[in-house]
Amino acid sequence: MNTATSPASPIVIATRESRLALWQAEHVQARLQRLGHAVELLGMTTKGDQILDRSLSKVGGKGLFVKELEVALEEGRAHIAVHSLKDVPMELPEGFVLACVMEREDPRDAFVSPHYATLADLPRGATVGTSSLRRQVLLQAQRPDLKIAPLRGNLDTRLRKLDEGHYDAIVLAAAGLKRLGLDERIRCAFETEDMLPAAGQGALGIEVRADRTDLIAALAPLVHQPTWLVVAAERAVSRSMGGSCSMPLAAHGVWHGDELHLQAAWGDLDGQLALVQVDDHAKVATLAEAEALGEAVAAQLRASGARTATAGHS
Ligand SMILES: NCc1[nH]cc(CCC(=O)O)c1CC(=O)O
Repeated sequence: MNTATSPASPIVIATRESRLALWQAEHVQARLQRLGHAVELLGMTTKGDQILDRSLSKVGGKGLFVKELEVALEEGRAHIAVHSLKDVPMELPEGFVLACVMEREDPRDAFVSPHYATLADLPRGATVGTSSLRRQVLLQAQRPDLKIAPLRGNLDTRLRKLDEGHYDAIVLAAAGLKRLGLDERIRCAFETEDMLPAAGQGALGIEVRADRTDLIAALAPLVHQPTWLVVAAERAVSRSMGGSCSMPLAAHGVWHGDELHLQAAWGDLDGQLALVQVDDHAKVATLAEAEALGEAVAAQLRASGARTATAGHS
């Protein structure tokens, strides 16, 4: 017996309380309200929000941002969780599904600096802030002279640390900055060939309990199928590589007509920098075809020397 979509019993969105998470939850709230649903937000702090002093890759990874939200869904205190897809583990826990992938915002990385307009303008040995191993390896491939320094915290915190002078530049997802109206902080967006984005970057996903078919139906109008197919392919690369954020891995797809072109990059930061880049394309119309393309690209990465998470890093 489901009453979640009746006005008496609103759809409750579980959300982290960072400005970006709230923007994203409110965005979904507004879309659902326009469809006639009553929608409320339930804010909560996750482990990932609490741990700000260590690199995420050292404290257990992306799942840290979503677990508390899943507990709220499990207990019925909330009904849906809105996620930056980039932060969602490749395998959802038993009993949860991705009900919806929405239209993608700009998937690129952004170069943010008070003094320099582009990466090329940075003086030799300049300090760039990022805690993403993917960004680190792609930055060092272009500019081995740069010093990469850890940078954690929500978007406002990261921008503040830049403004306080701890870094010459930082690299952030363009999507987050644009959503918060911080476009003017973007000095330039990296070409995807130079800084291949992370799987799912810029896309929002909505998670529900698998048994809530009523909610899955309610969310169907928010689905953007071309985005869903692209991110399914990108996420299949990560899954096939044993994807965790302790691995410097990029995967990015674009449509050329009904063909999906998928690029992936894998880097090794142990010892000498190694960077492997591959691409493939296929006609894709279903999630299964998208995932098959992702798996083919992952196989090419491995054939070119990339190591999977289990076989590789100590
Ligand atoms: N890792 C945190 C995170 N998760 C999603 C975004 C940006 C928005 C998005 O990719 O949808 C960010 C910030 C960043 O990487 O700069």
